[in-house]
Amino acid sequence: MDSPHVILRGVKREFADNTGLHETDLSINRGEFVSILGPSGCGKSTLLRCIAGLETPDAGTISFGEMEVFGPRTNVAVNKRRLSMVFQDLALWPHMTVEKNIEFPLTTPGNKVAAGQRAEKVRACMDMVGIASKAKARPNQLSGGQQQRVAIARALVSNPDVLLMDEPLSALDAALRVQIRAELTQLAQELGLTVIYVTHDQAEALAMSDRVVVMTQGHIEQFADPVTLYEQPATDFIAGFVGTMNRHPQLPSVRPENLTVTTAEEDTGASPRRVEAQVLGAHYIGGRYELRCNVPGAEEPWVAYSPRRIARGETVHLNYPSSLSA
Ligand SMILES: Nc1ncnc2c1ncn2[C@@H]1O[C@H](COP(=O)(O)OP(=O)(O)OP(=O)(O)O)[C@@H](O)[C@H]1O
Repeated sequence: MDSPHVILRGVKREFADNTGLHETDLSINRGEFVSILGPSGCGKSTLLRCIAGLETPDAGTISFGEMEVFGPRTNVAVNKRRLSMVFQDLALWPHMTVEKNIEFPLTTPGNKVAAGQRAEKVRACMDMVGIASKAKARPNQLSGGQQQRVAIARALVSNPDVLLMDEPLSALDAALRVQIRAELTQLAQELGLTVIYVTHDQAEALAMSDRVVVMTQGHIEQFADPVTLYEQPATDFIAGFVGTMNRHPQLPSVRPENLTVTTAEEDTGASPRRVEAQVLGAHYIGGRYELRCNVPGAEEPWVAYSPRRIARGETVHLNYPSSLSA
């Protein structure tokens, strides 16, 4: 059964010019992987920092399960909230070896563990993220992906209930990002961690999360699982931000993957709803071509996919699926 773990009621942290986080309610379940997605400046980090205790809200309450960590008379210190954080800037200590970096949180107030028990915990975390062979290396002797693993191990060593991550993979190349993404979701699941993960990358949010919070201009626009978000976006903003949506003032909006492209010779004229378009360009994206097409009356070029390359300037028909043709 779902058990609420991180609960925000009426939390706000507003800055000048109406920026920051407006009054927000949010309830994240224990063991859930939740991404916070939105464009730059929409308040993602402010929300995360309020949960962490790095930012003091102007109003509202924040609870972790039964424990209120912020309220009118409460403000539990960061190191007493049983959470860990990983930021884009990994902030590894350059003068310490990998194992010393990972051990460090166990020497700080709030997490202090007796010296004799630390080595075992450090070893377990290094094994968990596959970095044990680099125990004696310093951060500057590691690749970006290895440094990332150290930062994750360091966040896990104190056995947190909640893991907060702010764009942790954005410095990595695309292939490594995909790999670490998969490792991270698996690890979180195995450990039963509640993860709150800030990103502006919609593909990352959809791929990793049980649910996604989509924010814009300091408030939550929709909080839903990835399939609902993609297939039933609550607003036009979400439809455009999560995936691509082709729009036209006189036609229903349609996702590129729902359109079938036909050329003049293939056209049977049978499709009940179709638009004529001129191909502006075709890019091979692996297995198919992405076409950008000029549709008369549309403000932006439409995107559609075709198994074959279609020359720039050619006229095609973009056919709606029958579900949208009525
Ligand atoms: N300490 C602060 N003082 C004043 N304004 C702030 C402060 N912190 C954040 N803001 C403003 O609040 C808004 C939200 O900032 P925030 O960092 O939460 O956005 P974000 O969605 O995480 O953006 P990005 O993706 O660019 O990191 C921005 O307009 C920012 O300028």
